Amino acid sequence: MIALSNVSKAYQTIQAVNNVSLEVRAGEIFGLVGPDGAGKTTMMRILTGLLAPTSGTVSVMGSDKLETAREHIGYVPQKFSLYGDLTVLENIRLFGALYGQNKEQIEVLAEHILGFTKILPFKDRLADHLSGGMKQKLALAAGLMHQPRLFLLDEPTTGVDPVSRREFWQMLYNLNKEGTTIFVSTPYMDEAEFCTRIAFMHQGRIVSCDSPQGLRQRYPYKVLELRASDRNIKRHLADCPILDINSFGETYHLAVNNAGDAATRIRQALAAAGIAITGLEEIEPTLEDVFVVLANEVA
Ligand SMILES: Nc1ncnc2c1ncn2[C@@H]1O[C@H](COP(=O)(O)OP(=O)(O)OP(=O)(O)O)[C@@H](O)[C@H]1O
Repeated sequence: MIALSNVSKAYQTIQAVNNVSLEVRAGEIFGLVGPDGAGKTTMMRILTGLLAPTSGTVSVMGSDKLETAREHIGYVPQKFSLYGDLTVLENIRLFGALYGQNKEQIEVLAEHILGFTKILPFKDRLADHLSGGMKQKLALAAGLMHQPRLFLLDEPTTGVDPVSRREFWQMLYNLNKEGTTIFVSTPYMDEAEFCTRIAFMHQGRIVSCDSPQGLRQRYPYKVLELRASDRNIKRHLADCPILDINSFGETYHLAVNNAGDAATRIRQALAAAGIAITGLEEIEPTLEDVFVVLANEVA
């Protein structure tokens, strides 16, 4: 469906995409996952043919002529331009017309897609008056008016509340079940779990590409999840056999070689500092744990 070979893109001195090769197969939900500035948007623009790579080859749907493939590609850019002074339905009709659908097709598709994206009850609301989550659903709906076989979405859930994010992903699943291949970028590691395969992107490079389970198996350490009564625990753990400490909200994830030994030492160190432990257990590494290790390896 997508094949990139040694693709690079530089903006003056910034190497936004650095020698990327990857393949996406038909039927996948493929996630391009990485922090802000990793190069995700640049990759998306290259895939749509909006941006030419500095070097390397790009083939989409079996063609290196992206103008031809574009007929079958839906694209929802990061900053999707909806017309705020048009209603939901008017926006949808407009995109249908832009994609060359006739009037009857537009009405049938609009009804189906607005139903599918659960925004039919809001069809007469001005786009400007929608919540952030609903705006993203409308962007998705607009992209679907193209009836794409390949759907590219650039950070579609950034800034959207957790419930809307879940609903949005459910829609991507349903769409995928109906046969659409999905290529989606996201900075949220938890969303990477929903993909069939993931490419981790860091500073323009793909640091690893595999299924979520496959990536987890590459994690070379054990992870202890720690909750404590004090937020400033790092300095008390300086003498413990810990390779790395990362905070995740209220908890810490500690990379260790030997979970049992490390846990004993951590309990002793925090007890000596008068800090109560409210939770300490070994957990499966999250994809964020994996990303941190892989990104450090290439840094
Ligand atoms: N038009 C441009 N001119 C110069 N530098 C750019 C341009 N577009 C992007 N960059 C730089 O290229 C790098 C990759 O940016 P890109 O937008 O592709 O990343 P991203 O992963 O999508 O991040 P974000 O979510 O913040 O957009 C960044 O360092 C960015 O500052």
